[in-house]
Amino acid sequence: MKYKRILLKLSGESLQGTQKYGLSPEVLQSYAGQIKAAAATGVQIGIVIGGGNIFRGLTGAKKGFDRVKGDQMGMLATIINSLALQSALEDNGVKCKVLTSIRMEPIGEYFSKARAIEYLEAGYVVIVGGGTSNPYFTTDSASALRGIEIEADVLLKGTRVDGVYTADPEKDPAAVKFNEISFEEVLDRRLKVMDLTAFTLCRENGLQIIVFDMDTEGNLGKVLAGEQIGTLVKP
Ligand SMILES: Nc1ncnc2c1ncn2[C@@H]1O[C@H](COP(=O)(O)OP(=O)(O)OP(=O)(O)O)[C@@H](O)[C@H]1O
Ligand SMILES: O=c1ccn([C@@H]2O[C@H](COP(=O)(O)O)[C@@H](O)[C@H]2O)c(=O)[nH]1
Repeated sequence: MKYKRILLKLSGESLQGTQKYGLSPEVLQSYAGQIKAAAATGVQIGIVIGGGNIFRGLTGAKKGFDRVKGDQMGMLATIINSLALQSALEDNGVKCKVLTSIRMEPIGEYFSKARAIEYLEAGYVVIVGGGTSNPYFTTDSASALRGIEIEADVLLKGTRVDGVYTADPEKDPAAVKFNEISFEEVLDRRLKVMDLTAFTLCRENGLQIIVFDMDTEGNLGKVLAGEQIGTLVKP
């Protein structure tokens, strides 16, 4: 097994599938199936999910919402997504716990490093909802933070694109994909792999990142098996 423990970051926006908003049952089932297969190999899986399919603080602020309240709404959206994925996982027979960064028992137990590791070692998939619990951050930062805290071997960023490109591939058809890239080169080229806070946390704590397309069934298994399908960002 290549990794003992991973932190998987899932895009909230991907959870809406072909819809304009909300949760796609098909995407949830696809993710649950891939995570079930990964868990069956014995790898310990921590997950952080975005909230872009429901609410983003910055977008809210542009529409007149107070930024801090908007960010809190965004963090609550990540908890909705966490519960949806937990439900899909349990439906597939996978043991799963949702821990929350903001106290809200009985929806989820309050996150602590010790509690997360205890559940991971007991064979549960652990989803950490609620971002960092602070406004002005993102779930990319939460995934970097939780990945470092739980001592994950790698941060797997499962997203809509199949890796890091010389430019945003959704905007520039001439963009070229990297198989591997260093933290320094990402910074020099100003590539938007993750937001800068998240990226800096990973870089300073030596947490490697693999960016890959989670929307193609089987890709999570391929990444865990060491197949070169996304982009590895390393020191
Ligand atoms: N150089 C680049 N290489 C790859 N993707 C890039 C690059 N620059 C910008 N992107 C964009 O980053 C997006 C992926 O970011 P991310 O997974 O954080 O999406 P998100 O929808 O913001 O997630 P969430 O809903 O969780 O906030 C891709 O859709 C891609 O268009
Ligand atoms: O630590 C955090 C994490 C998230 N937020 C807010 O939630 C939304 C949704 O998260 P995404 O990472 O964009 O999917 C985000 O836009 C923030 O408004 C936060 O405030 N703090």
